[in-house]
Amino acid sequence: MNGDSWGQVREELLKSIGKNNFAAWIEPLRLTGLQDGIARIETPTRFMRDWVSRNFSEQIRRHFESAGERVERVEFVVSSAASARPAGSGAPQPVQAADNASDASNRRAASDADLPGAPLDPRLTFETFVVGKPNELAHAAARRVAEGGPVSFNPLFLYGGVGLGKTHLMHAIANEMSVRRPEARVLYLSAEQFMYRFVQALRERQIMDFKEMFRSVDVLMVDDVQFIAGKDSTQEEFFHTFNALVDQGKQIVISADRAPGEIKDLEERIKSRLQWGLVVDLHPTDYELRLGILQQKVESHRAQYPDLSIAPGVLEFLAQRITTNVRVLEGALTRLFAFATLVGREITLEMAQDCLADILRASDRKITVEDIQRKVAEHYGIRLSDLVGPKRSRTIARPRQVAMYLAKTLTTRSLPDIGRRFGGRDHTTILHGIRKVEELIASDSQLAEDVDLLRRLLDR
Ligand SMILES: Nc1ncnc2c1ncn2[C@@H]1O[C@H](COP(=O)(O)OP(=O)(O)OP(=O)(O)O)[C@@H](O)[C@H]1O
Repeated sequence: MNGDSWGQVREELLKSIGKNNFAAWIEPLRLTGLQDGIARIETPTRFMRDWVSRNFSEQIRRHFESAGERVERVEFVVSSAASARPAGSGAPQPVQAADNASDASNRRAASDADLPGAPLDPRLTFETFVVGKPNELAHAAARRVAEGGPVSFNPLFLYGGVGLGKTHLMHAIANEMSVRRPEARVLYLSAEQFMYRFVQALRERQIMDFKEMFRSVDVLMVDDVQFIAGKDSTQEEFFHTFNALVDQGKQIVISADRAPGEIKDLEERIKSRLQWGLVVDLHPTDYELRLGILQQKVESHRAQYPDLSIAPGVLEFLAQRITTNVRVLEGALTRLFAFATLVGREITLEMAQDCLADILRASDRKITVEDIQRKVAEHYGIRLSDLVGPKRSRTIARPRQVAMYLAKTLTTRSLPDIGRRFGGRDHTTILHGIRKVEELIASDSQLAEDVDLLRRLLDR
């Protein structure tokens, strides 16, 4: 089996379908065999198998061929580790790939034609950026820079973990500027592209043109600057470009995955230059921000999926459970939209759990049923022994149902398993309790608030 060709196939797919679709569909796949003209690929769920084989099979085959492998057929099998439950019901209908691929190259926004920057994605604007506590400072600083005026933070240095919105904010600045100051020469590119241009200029003996071009911009934005660490001549050139622009009072915006001082193999003088201006970080998202992002994404996809209907509690569930990064969250939603078009009816919590089983497993947060019971009992002022005991009075039965609901939505325990932890109740009793709470969340705002509060308390 040739791992390299699979690596190449993945790279090509990443380029052609964009980071988000890649994370949603390709990242979870595993190549398990490449023999006799057949590529065998494992998918984590049945739903994924159906979707990927319908939408990506031919592309995968072609990329294998380009990578020098003879592949006549791509076979998809569900990983044996995956749950045996069928994903949703009803015969899958042929569907179009949900195209919210960030194939930015097709969406080139107005940017100076003679500048060798990366294309801007017009969807990445301030309007589509959801602001919450973890990113409010970065957002405010980015806005200030985009509004222009006296260059007050130079450079603006944005840093944070994977998929927390650095690239989004940079595109937003560039998009906003192209509206406010259409005459300004804004150059956005990744540090990798900077290096590539530089090496090319050296090779073609056009280094003067290179310098001139980079020094002629009004705003320079370099994404993922950590990439130039350890690349000596590129660092050197970057340093000179940086100084020349700052001297001319031109704005610079830089992003990286960590703070300047923490980038290994970056020259000291560059580290210190990068800290001249304003250094702000994007913190990991919190529950509110994740929920806000999900709600915004659902709204913005209404036109594309007019019949989309998502049961109350599903988005809250995703916001609670998928805490890794926004890209994974978006990937989950992309898959859910695709799923909705397949099943053609409201997406319930159970369907979401099936369809996203692999993502949920990967970001499993270790809240236990016992933690939930304790918090719920405390919140309602009842005894833990009563919560799991046989009493049926309303003041106890309702909190018990809330605890059942939270146990189902915050852990990966099965219904029989939850039943055992609630004093040996039958799984149908648990299911009934969950359904009841789902109903009440939609009709009883006090109870909805209680559930929300409990979620947050347990999220800590
Ligand atoms: N606050 C937010 N509001 C709306 N969308 C967001 C927000 N934060 C991130 N996203 C979305 O999440 C995805 C990942 O964000 P982005 O590409 O900006 O991450 P990044 O920090 O640059 O990560 P990386 O270092 O992996 O490139 C994008 O599709 C982006 O639009």
